[in-house]
Amino acid sequence: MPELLSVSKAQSIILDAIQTLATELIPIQSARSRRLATPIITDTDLPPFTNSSADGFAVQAADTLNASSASPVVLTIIGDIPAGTNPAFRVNRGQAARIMTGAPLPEGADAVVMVEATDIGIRGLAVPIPRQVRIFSPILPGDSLRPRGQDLTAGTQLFPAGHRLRPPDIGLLASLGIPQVQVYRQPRIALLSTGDELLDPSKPLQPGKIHDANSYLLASVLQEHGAVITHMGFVGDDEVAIRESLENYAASGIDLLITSAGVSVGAYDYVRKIITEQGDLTFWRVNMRPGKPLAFGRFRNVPVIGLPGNPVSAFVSCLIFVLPALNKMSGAATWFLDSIHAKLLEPVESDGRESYLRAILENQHGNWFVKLAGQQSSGNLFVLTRSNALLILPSEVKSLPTGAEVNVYPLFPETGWD
Ligand SMILES: Nc1nc2c(c(=O)[nH]1)N[C@H]1C(S)=C(S)[C@@H](COP(=O)(O)OP(=O)(O)OC[C@H]3O[C@@H](n4cnc5c(N)ncnc54)[C@H](O)[C@@H]3O)O[C@H]1N2
Ligand code: MOO
Repeated sequence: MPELLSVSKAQSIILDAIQTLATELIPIQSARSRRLATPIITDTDLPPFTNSSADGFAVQAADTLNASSASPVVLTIIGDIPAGTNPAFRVNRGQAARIMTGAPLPEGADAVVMVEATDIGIRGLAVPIPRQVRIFSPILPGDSLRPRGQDLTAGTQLFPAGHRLRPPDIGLLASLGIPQVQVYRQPRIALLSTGDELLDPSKPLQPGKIHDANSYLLASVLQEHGAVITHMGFVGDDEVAIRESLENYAASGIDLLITSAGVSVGAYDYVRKIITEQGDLTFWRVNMRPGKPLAFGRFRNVPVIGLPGNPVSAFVSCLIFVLPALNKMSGAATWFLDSIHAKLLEPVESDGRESYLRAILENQHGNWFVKLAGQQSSGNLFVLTRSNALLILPSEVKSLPTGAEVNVYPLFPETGWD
């Protein structure tokens, strides 16, 4: 058998053939999970002006120094500052202005007394403002204030180019008065599963048939990483039907074609033949397990990645080859999955191909440990759902003992947004 391509070589061939997509200007309400095309640097402070963090009275703190319940300080109320107004007066010694949460601090004042520490609170805020307020406890300069620039100062870089926008980011952009952002276009990907044995999940099982899992598995991975799935479905092992579907997809303005199954050496594996006839088959087969029968090339000028049919192989190959391509197309700064080091809790074996074993990663007292999640057959989707990591055995390594250090790709991080 000819020497198989290494995983890293196959990744670099694919990435060299993939272009980063164009950018577009979109409203921030549609920008969740989109990647910024340019860094964002604020020209505004946040908060933009010093404001009150409480409903109460803006005062000079020095006036309240000797305030107590037994001997309240009495100040003259000179005005009212609802949120959204801009006070034109100054608060001098002996004076106070009623102020609402979020309203700008008037000139002269250096703190806010919460309404609960005054006699006005007892009567409520809705009543007409009296001429005087009694203050029952002392406060310090800066109390109940949110100073201008406390959160963010002008000139700060908020996000680098390539950053994937999360809900708080979108809130921040809105608060800075940035209604639109320049982002990379979303990759448009068509998915075609092949196989005479496939049935739609809505149909009852029949002898010899199985439900199409790969279309759904792959579509959800790709959508989660920012792709638009323009087509998804399956056809039988029928050369004409596969060719027709690929032609239709390729003509519809997509950025990437993904096929599942039909790339091995079976008598009905037509995908490679069709790619070769109507484009280029750049490579076929990679030195990995699962996922050896991977194909890459161009079909009518659209890059095509042919994934193996076994569901776990399709999933692993999607993470190892399709995601980096998707990340490059979408303008991400980094393209590969992040790996961490962990120690083996049990011995593991492989056949010498670079192996991606379904595994369980655990943290014990700050150190990572990993063990197999179960039976490693590449058709076993249930075991994949019980895993939270892929344990990587490099090529040529056929076994490792308990305690050996390995690289691991954590899967499905449950915490944090990206
Ligand atoms: N003689 C050889 N046979 C096989 C080899 C080999 O090197 N020599 N490689 C094996 C490996 S490894 C894999 S992986 C598979 C990949 O083959 P294909 O990509 O051509 O896929 P199929 O043979 O059509 O299907 C494999 C397996 O996956 C099931 N399948 C297919 N599509 C779906 C789907 N959409 N949803 C769920 N399951 C699917 C299919 O029923 C088969 O069980 O080839 C080995 N054979
Ligand atoms: O390479 Mo296959 O992908 O082991 O199941």
